Amino acid sequence: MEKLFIEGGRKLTGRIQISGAKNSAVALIPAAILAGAEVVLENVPDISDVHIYSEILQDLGAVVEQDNDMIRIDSTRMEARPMPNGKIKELRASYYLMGAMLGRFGEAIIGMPGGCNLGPRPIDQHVKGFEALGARMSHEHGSLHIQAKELIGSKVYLDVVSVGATINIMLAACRAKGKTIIENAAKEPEIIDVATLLNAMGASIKGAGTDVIRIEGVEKLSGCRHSIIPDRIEAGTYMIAAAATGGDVVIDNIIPRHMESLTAKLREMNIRVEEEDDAVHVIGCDTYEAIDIKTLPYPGFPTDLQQPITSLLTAANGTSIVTDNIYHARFKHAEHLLNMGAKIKVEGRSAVIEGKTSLVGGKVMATDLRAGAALVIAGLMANGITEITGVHHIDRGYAELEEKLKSLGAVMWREKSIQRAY
Ligand SMILES: CC(=O)N[C@H]1[C@@H](OP(=O)(O)OP(=O)(O)OC[C@H]2O[C@@H](n3ccc(=O)[nH]c3=O)[C@H](O)[C@@H]2O)O[C@H](CO)[C@@H](O)[C@@H]1O
Ligand SMILES: C=C(OP(=O)(O)O)C(=O)O
Repeated sequence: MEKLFIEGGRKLTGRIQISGAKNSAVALIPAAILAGAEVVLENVPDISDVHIYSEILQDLGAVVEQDNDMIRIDSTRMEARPMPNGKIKELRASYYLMGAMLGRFGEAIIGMPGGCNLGPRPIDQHVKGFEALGARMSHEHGSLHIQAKELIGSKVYLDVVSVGATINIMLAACRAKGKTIIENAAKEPEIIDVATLLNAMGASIKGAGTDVIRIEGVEKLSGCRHSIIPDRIEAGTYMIAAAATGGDVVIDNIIPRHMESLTAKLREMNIRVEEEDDAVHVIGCDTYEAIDIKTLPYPGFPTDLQQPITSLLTAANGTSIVTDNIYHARFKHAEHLLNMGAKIKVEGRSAVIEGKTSLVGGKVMATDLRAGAALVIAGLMANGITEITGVHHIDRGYAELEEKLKSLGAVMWREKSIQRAY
């Protein structure tokens, strides 16, 4: 078990580079197998979700080679083997193998996906999409068996705006016969990234990034090279951390337009955010206004930044309300922030945060990925030393976290603790 220690109270200053997007990478890696040839992905983040996904593809017979931030996936010899629980359960995004295997082999036998425990994470809209394309679903020994004699393009209306379902249907539909139209599709930048890769592989996808996506199925896809978009959630986390410490940080290698909802909220709090071509410059101060936040599908405020910004709001003057409309129970970080001196009340799908409180270091646990990010930010703000367990959650989504924060002046370190067996 590893622990992260942070000695708080340092202003972050300097410049950091953002890595490729986790939530793109974990969709692009399975998308690559549709080629049945070599696909090279660049700007791949060094995170555990990527490592586990690479192992899953290797277990299925693909050759996966990683070289710094580049990954080569040759799926020529891959087979339609069952994918039992185990590694599949370690990731939420393993569910993209449903669409990808269905598109490549017409069949997927797969355990149930895992990922952060944010409350229920249903996949009914994915299933609805596969069935509309002609697939049949059955449950066998704890696995889902999805099978299609032939995938036929169809119209799919999503009852809820879902990133996962939009991508999964896109993956299967690009090998279906005829045209598929996804209505009420999600519009996240990661969806455009997946469509860009698939189109480079020879697919015909139009409208990604809007709420109607049109996919003309093709007989064959082939290899290509693709660079992953920057991680807007990692970037947002560092923007918040910079402000939370009253720091002055340039966050490089990003697409500032992807950050607009966060930038607007930080400015509303009285934080200076200057946009450059592919960077943002965040200049904090010591007086912040309280604000209200409601998470929404893109371009709304991302659910993934709701937890990190809660830590910052403990330093604002007045009471802020954060409402999560995507994952109503995504508030496990709150009780750990309480242990550090925050005043937060969780009411239904909202957290009411009373500022302006001074945080103090304590022993806390990252219960999920972005809860971990919230605690890291709190640790950077706090007086004294914060000890964070559950670090493996943080490692799912933040490449070189300590290196990046230490380069900005943070004092932090990681320790391995030996588990005794009695
Ligand atoms: C729209 C949205 O903000 N999506 C976020 C969501 O994506 P993720 O892909 O996890 O979730 P979806 O976008 O698929 O789901 C959005 C909402 O729809 C519901 N749903 C989803 C699929 C389904 O079949 N049935 C169903 O009811 C979910 O429970 C959730 O309330 O979490 C990711 C990780 O935190 C974020 O990066 C995504 O930006
Ligand atoms: C919750 C997240 O990841 P996952 O959906 O992969 O669990 C996240 O990226 O914030």
